[in-house]
Amino acid sequence: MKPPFFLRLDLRRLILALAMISALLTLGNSFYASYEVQRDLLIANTLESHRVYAAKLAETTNNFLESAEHQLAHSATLLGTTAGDEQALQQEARRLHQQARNFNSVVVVDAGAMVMAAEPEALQLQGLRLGSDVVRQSLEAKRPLISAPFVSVTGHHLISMSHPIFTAEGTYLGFVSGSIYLQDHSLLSQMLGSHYYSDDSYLYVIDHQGTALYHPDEACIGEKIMDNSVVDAVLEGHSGSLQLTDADGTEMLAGYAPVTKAGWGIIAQRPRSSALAGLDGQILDVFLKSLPLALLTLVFIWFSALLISTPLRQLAHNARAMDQKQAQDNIAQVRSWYFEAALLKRAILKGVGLLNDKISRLHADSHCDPLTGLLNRRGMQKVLDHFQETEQSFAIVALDIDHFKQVNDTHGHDVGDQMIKSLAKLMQNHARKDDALCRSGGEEFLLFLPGADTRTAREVAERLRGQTQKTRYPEVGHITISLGIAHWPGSPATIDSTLKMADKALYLAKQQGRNRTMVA
Ligand SMILES: Nc1nc2c(ncn2[C@@H]2O[C@H](COP(=O)(O)OP(=O)(O)OP(=O)(O)O)[C@@H](O)[C@H]2O)c(=O)[nH]1
Repeated sequence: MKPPFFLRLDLRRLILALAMISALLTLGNSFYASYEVQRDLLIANTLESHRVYAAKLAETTNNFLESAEHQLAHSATLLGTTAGDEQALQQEARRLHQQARNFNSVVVVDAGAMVMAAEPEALQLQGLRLGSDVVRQSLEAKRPLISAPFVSVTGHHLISMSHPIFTAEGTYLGFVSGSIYLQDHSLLSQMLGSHYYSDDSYLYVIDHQGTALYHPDEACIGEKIMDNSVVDAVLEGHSGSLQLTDADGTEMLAGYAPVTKAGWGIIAQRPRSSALAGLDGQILDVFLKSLPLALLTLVFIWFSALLISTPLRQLAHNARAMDQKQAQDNIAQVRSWYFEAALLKRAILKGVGLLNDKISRLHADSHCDPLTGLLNRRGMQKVLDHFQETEQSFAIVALDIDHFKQVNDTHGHDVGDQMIKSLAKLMQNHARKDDALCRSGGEEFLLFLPGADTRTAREVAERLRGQTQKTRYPEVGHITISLGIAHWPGSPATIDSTLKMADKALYLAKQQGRNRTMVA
């Protein structure tokens, strides 16, 4: 079964398919490479910006803690000089609380864990003896401390910073401490919470044990963050950036930096999927922008394929019909504009030329008598058909060598052949251009004289007869011929009958003594 038209493989489709596949592969590859480069760039940019942001915030937090510590140290020095003066203690606590609003509350605790002064007073802590771990640690340490996060009696997540109070003589009196809320209402939480990204980026802060001090999800504050490579890295004191999968299985791009003052770590991060969200749109944009040129390229490829394949297709098409008359002209008209097509065209033209020569020769051979080169019976029939079709009138002269048998018998068949050839030559010399000469049998000939009447035919016949009689043939000497004449159209009407009439006239000439011309 023949394949459907659109599936047939021809040169144009092959070139088209090849070029289209190459073009599409190149285009696809460009898109893929561009996607990869853009993605890597986005990831690298996100990682770097988050690293810078974490480092900046770690520095700011350090400065904040340092400043808070200085304030506490200054207060502790003042409080060391006012031991026992409850009013002075309360005043200093108020001043410290209101000075820079770094602390949500301030307490002054004596060496026995008794609250000597507290601000705001509404907390009503004055006179209470505190027993929490944080208080115990501060009393035992007798040095500046930043606590781990804890939940206060008022239910707030907070950290506290404390500084020991000594007299001028170096007697330990207790400590002054400021608390900082982690969830809200504190300078620290404001500082950490108001970050500049408007996308899905967020940050969280962990203490030296990996417990969240600050987190946008408040439920996480105070919780330990486990199985997290960024937390491990920042707690080792490193800063930098990395890609990680968090405990929820979300891929993250994170920047991190340690807060050296407190042993904390700040981590700024963004989900990878959110960072790459715009990428598909960008690639689509690239695709749409490159579409017009791509379409133009495809049209150009299609046109080129057509241009390249057309000469070959035309040559192949015409070569299939080489035996047809106009094939040579058609092939000659093919515009073979490139080398191989031109070469092929020349070769085909040469082939067609040779074929035509051969056909002409075969054609001529099949219509000619090999001995004399005159028409044979088949050639004669063609001439007569033509006369019939064109209604061309003509005269027939039938001619036969007299006593030819004797020539053969006396001098041999070859001499007889030579004589036949010589007579044919003589006939050709006497014939006009349009006359048709035919060897109709052994030593019998027919002359067709188009447009000639009986009288003219008779003159021609007589001239031939006279010339033959005059001619001396080698070995044989002189010979004579007898001739019969008929005319078409005449009576009878058909050409066949007219031929018979000419034969009959020839027969009469033989009967009446030969070497003569008889008209039917
Ligand atoms: N050499 C030669 N002889 C041929 C050829 N074709 C026919 N012949 C001979 O021509 C002779 C014709 O003889 P006939 O038809 O009997 O007549 P004729 O001897 O010519 O006598 P008339 O025609 O009656 O004058 C025969 O002997 C044939 O063998 C040929 O091609 N070559």
